[in-house]
Amino acid sequence: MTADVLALASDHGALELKALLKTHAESLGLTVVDLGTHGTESVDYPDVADAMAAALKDGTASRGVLLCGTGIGISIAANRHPFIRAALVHDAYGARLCREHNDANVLVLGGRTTGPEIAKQCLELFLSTPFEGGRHQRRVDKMNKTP
Ligand SMILES: O=C[C@H](O)[C@H](O)[C@H](O)COP(=O)(O)O
Repeated sequence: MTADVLALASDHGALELKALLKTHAESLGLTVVDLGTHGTESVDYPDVADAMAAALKDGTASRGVLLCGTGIGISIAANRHPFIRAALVHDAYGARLCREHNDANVLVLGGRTTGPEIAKQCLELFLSTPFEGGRHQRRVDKMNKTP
């Protein structure tokens, strides 16, 4: 596992926001792996989520940011992988709580729904907020069991 590598991936609906967050993450001192997509051609968000899952599973990155138009489809797809806790976030409160309570390892934002300043704030909180553990660990443990 590489401790401080952040993977970013988006479909065509969030290219600009991905580029902005890449620059911002690098300005915060993180090493960033951009898993694509790299052009404006339409791509399918389940494929993007699978690329993120592979990067987390093989240790290329320890945390991730996923983006699509709304963030909805890509979070549904990402959460099909049992080791991913992907949190679709729209504000600072969610970005903080997804770490404190849910130990989210993937932040999800919508390129068509979230503006650049809020997105940068969400990224900073996602990166800097620790998991609280305690009662929240019990709940995360329950999610880690196959139903
Ligand atoms: O939840 C899905 C995402 O928002 C996709 O980015 C969106 O469905 C893509 O739509 P379109 O193919 O019309 O650009």
